[in-house]
Amino acid sequence: MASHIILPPEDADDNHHREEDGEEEEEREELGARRRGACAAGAGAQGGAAVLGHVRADLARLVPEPPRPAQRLLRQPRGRRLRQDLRGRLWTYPNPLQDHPAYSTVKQYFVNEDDTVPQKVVVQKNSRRGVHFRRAGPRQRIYFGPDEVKACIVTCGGLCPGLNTVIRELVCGLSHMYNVNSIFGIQNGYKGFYSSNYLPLTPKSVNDIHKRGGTILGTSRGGHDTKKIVDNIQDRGINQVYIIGGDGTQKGAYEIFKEIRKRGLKVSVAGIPKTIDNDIAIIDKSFGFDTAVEEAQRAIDSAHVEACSAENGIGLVKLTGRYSGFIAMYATLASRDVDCCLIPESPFYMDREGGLLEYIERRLKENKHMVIVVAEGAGQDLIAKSIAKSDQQDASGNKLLLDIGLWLTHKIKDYFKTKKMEMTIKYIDPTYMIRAIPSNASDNVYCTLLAHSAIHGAMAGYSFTVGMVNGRHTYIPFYRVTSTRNKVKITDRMWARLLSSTNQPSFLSQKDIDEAREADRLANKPPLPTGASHRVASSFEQSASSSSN
Ligand SMILES: Nc1ncnc2c1ncn2[C@@H]1O[C@H](COP(=O)(O)OP(=O)(O)OP(=O)(O)O)[C@@H](O)[C@H]1O
Ligand SMILES: O=P(O)(O)OC[C@H]1O[C@](O)(CO)[C@@H](O)[C@@H]1O
Ligand SMILES: [Mg+2]
Repeated sequence: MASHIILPPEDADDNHHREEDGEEEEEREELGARRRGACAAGAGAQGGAAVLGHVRADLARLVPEPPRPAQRLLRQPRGRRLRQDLRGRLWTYPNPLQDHPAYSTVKQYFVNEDDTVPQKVVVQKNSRRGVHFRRAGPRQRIYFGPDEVKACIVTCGGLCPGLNTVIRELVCGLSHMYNVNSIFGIQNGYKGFYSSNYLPLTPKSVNDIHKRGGTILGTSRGGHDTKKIVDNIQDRGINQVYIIGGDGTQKGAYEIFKEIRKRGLKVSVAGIPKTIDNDIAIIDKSFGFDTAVEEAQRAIDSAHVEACSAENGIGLVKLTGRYSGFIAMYATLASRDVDCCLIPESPFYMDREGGLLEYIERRLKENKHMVIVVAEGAGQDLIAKSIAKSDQQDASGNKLLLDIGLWLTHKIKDYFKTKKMEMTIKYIDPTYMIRAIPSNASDNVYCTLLAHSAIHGAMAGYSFTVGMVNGRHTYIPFYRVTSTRNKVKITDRMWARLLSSTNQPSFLSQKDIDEAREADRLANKPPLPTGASHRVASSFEQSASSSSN
């Protein structure tokens, strides 16, 4: 069975158990075949079991139905036929990279089908093997013949440095590595699947787009209509869909994948996570984050200059991060000019003894100036208490936040007015300046590797979100990146480093600390496909850890 692994919510408990049995049977078959000298990579690339010896990696492969031995021809939606062998397995193609002059010198260029990357690298002596992800990279045998690929690329959500680099490298990689010539851009996000013309893309047309910020395809929020999107994919004969976007976009990609699987289409869906906020779960970091931190420092530098040039000057910088304060934390750590960093994960208070206002007053008396960095999602509870709550949302359903920077500015001014103490505050919001720039050198290279990994996985017939886990590129099941969010752990050493570098109070009560520890404990539990029933849940947990020890 091709989908080895994590069942989508609609799968019933019984199915799950049957699938488990099937996998074990197929595992035995597979191992037998290998012992008989069959090509391991070839066997793995035929949509057969994804049981990896003792590790069962969870990732969805294309072929949706269990192969039927008697059936020799499989009809594709557009009438094309895929040949199957007598055991019902799909034929695959040799990877053209083996004849590519640029790659022929690389020793062990192809990734072994059995290679996996552990989610956790620091483990205790007797701990279980834990979750592993399939290692990304070119397979010796691929699922699509280059001339049958019709690929499309879409960008969704907010801007992020590196979008154009990923688009460029997808087009050039598909063309130069796999000789794919049929590549299209979907314009203005998900809704472009059904409301705009598809834009033909060639290596020539994307040649220098990486030097520009934004996305040449356009982007949008909202407009995700799974049925209409998949109808269009089917009608236009698209068989590889590359989806670049943040957490919402990856949820949309998962919906598309599930609909594609329901319809039994031979289409690979590859999600490439983007967000300057670095809030996507599992992966080490998202592309554009490095560039964003670098650019954020320019704003901090300006705030510092302004603060130093005034009597009791305060420079206040608001950085993005609805739920996760990574940019604020890293820009603060990198800068060393910041006296206080406020993030959504760490609650703070204003007025009481030991609160933010008292700390600001103390710092101004000591240093005559001060720099504060605040992430946009910080202190939302405090604003909601003092002004009328707004329940407005953007087109994707994301809550529109109240401006913490502006609110703090007024609060700080009012406080010093009552204290009759002279001060100046300058508030800088560089959000769109940061998002709109092209990616820096390190992000450019990272974007290239992500794009190439995505191509190799799609060519091999997988559907996944691509991402770096513990320094290695991997294919991750969609639901794993969409079911949780990457957040700064205030119980980790990194946040302690920040507190010791700024010398700010933690503002935390014992209750806050206990809650943070409990949140960490829960975050360490493996996530489940959305909607999975409890019984499925526990059997999944068993299968996920069946690779243990
Ligand atoms: N749960 C969901 N199911 C299907 N589609 C979704 C879901 N959430 C969001 N989307 C779609 O994904 C696209 C992008 O979502 P969103 O605006 O939340 O940005 P994002 O991808 O999270 O990026 P960022 O927040 O970093 O800017 C939108 O077109 C939206 O309709
Ligand atoms: O104004 P827009 O495009 O909705 O984007 C704002 C949001 O985009 C993000 O930068 C993520 O892309 C958030 O941090 C921010 O709240
Ligand atoms: Mg988002």
